Amino acid sequence: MLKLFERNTLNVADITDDTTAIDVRNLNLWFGNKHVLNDISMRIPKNKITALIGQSGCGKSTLVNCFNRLNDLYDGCKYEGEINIGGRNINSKKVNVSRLRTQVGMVFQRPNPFPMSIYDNVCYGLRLQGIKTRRHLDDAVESALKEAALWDEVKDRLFESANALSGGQQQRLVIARALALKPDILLLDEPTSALDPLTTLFIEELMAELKKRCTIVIVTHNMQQASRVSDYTAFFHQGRLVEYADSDSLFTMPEKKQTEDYITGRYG
Ligand SMILES: Nc1ncnc2c1ncn2[C@@H]1O[C@H](COP(=O)(O)OP(=O)(O)OP(=O)(O)O)[C@@H](O)[C@H]1O
Repeated sequence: MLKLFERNTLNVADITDDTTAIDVRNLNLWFGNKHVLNDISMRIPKNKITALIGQSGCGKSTLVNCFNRLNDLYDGCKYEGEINIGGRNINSKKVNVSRLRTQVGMVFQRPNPFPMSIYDNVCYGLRLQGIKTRRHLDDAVESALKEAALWDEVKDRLFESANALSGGQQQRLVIARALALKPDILLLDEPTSALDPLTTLFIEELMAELKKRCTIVIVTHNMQQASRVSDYTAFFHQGRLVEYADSDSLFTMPEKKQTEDYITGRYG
């Protein structure tokens, strides 16, 4: 059970071990000599939406990229500290990174469907896992597209190119592609910043549904969005976690002046 005791700015949470999806401990990260994440410790709760906010360049994307080891792709990136997911430290050299990336799905700012059919997009990861049975793939495609609230719009044109979909449909397709792998965690890096307001609301409603089955971490510049959709919000400044609290508290009575200045638009 989620137990919130006294508010603690840096670790909301007295979230119990059982309710923690991601446990970040003393995480430091450098790109070359640049110290980008500075001693981050936080617990991200299961089946909730946690928003990461802060000025451009404060390290939000870098932090979510740590949760599925995407930063490994950059030369000169070095990190220390632990990130525990499902009882193991994913920073360990022994971790199977491909498997981690199926468990921790990622959706980026710009929808990035592959240049292939809607159907092939959704089962791309499953085929990589060696699943070939048509029946199994059909079922997985239908169920992922339903979860992403896209099935009704595309069920009659599954074999048409994904590029013909609208931006909002493409973003839901990318979400379906991640969901087909049954991830425990879904990372959304500014998922609606390229979409119109109505489509944005649609995706936000979808997130509220999806948190019933997975943990969601969203990076957003949109304060209204963070307060609308997230259960918890973490505010970062220059690579440091400044304040972390349930979203109602953080947006209505922030404890730190820096947080207040940011959420009221005094800077950033
Ligand atoms: N691959 C990289 N190589 C070198 N520096 C990087 C790399 N990726 C990010 N950085 C630097 O790390 C810092 C944090 O960047 P990051 O993208 O995490 O910030 P952010 O808070 O997500 O910003 P934004 O809101 O603009 O997306 C920035 O100074 C950025 O220039």
